[in-house]
Amino acid sequence: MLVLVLPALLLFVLLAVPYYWINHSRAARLVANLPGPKPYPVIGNSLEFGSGSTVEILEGLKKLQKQHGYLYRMWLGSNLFAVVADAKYVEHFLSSNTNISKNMAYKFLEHWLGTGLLTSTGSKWKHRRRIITPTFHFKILEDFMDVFNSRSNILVQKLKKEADGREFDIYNYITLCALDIIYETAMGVQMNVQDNSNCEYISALQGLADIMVKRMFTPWLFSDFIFNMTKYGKEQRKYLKVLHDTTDEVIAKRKKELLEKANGSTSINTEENDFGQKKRLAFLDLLLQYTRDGANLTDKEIREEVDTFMFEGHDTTATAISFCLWSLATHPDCQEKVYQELYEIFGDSNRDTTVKDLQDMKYLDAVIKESQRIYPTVPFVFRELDEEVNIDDLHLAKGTNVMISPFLMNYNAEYFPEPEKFDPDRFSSENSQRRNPYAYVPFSAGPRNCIGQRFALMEMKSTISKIVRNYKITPGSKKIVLCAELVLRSVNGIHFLINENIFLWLLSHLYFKCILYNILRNSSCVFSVHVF
Ligand code: HEM
Repeated sequence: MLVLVLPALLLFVLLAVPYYWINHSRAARLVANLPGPKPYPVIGNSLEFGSGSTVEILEGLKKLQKQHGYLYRMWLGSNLFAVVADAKYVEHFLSSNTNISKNMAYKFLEHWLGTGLLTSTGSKWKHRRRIITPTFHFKILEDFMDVFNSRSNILVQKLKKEADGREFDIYNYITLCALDIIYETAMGVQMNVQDNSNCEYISALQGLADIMVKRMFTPWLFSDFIFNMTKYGKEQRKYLKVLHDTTDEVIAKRKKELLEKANGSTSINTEENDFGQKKRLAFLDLLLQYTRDGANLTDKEIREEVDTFMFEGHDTTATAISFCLWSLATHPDCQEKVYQELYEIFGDSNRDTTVKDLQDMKYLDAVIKESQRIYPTVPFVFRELDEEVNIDDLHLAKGTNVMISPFLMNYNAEYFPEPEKFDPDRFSSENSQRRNPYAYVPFSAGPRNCIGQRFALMEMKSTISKIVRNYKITPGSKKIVLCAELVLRSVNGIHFLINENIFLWLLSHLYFKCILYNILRNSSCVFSVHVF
């Protein structure tokens, strides 16, 4: 008898406790007036997301937004989420200096990143942010232009073998280029993965990213105890060792060099390369420098930040560049305008890009912004409330999860009329000025915004402009199917056909020469060229 009663009792408790929590907790009572789907015991609203695949998660969120609007509540198991995609409320959360803690989803990153800038909270985060902010100063980023140039030149060379009219997935090429860039700028060491993608560090990085995504979307792997016993736990430990050992090694080496050079008195700013030029400082060098000047960071804390740059600084930019290229390929008129803008800047020259050139790429800037709207690299940002929130009719208890979703916000017709249409002119300075600044936040906003935003935009413009100067890109036959992993992705990859831009180049050349000739002759230009 006991054999039957005990499991039945256990089952009852398992069902009743979450059910009671969902219906009677303070958090539940406070959100009772918010629209949202009806939750079930234990699973909450998980069924809205089908089998929970990364594609279904995006589709489920979109469907719920259509049914319940831009502010709604949902339960994932017994975890309450307020989904906030209305600029009026988004502003409140992102500008807050008190509700700055990330939610449980970020816990899985801590095995690799520790509690660095992305994952920490409270006074620890404030201290780190204060130390790290100067490393992203515009003057320091300018020094990285030669890395952006040299690495994107290699990318253009690598793409040559695909310029034969056959379809290919560009994502891996762009990822390797982004990795080369972030490795050199973060650690001050060249990895050259574009030439050697089989290196141990890259395999570990990609292996770990796959495991973290798997864990985030598999509830039975949430518990460290269970996870550590699975094959994923074992693999993760192996990958972490490679990643941590590599960063530790570089830190130790740079620290030693710094000590030898500085000899207790000189700053590493005076270090010179083999040609007697002042050597560019990587983020790591700057952190070591600040530590020497009293910032008080241990080697482990420096590792946390360097690893955070590695994590935040490659998948994000690679995704953003790939989707922007896709936007250009599917909108040849925009591609032609970008090309003409670049021709006006570079003319016939094959020279490298300067910071001033980047500033002149105004139309490309608008294209990148519009492509970030349609394909937001980071589709959600999460908070776990440190204190209760009461704004108008919105009441949320401490501990509630808040999901702020650029993925939903960017399709709000109130701020973006005809939201499905790709239209870079939405981001002309005149049109942007009229918009609520919290309606479009691809890099988040407020105190916890993306510290690498300027770096990312410089890298994106440098790389995209190099590709468009060299190739005409057209979309492949495989359609994009969006899914939400650590960043937005396409499950099918991003397929293109590319052709070297020789004809385009020649025709533009002719076109501008013609304009010049006619201006000189004081007559109007007699023909124009449309090559797309
Ligand atoms: C297109 C490229 C990028 C996009 C769209 C992007 C977007 C974001 C977003 C939305 C956040 C807030 C995340 C959250 O609150 O959960 C963030 C934070 C952060 N990003 Fe980026 N990011 C990009 C590139 C970069 C790069 C290149 C770096 C470093 C080199 C970087 C470093 C960081 C760091 C350290 C944080 C945490 C800041 C803090 O909490 O104080 N990001 N990024």
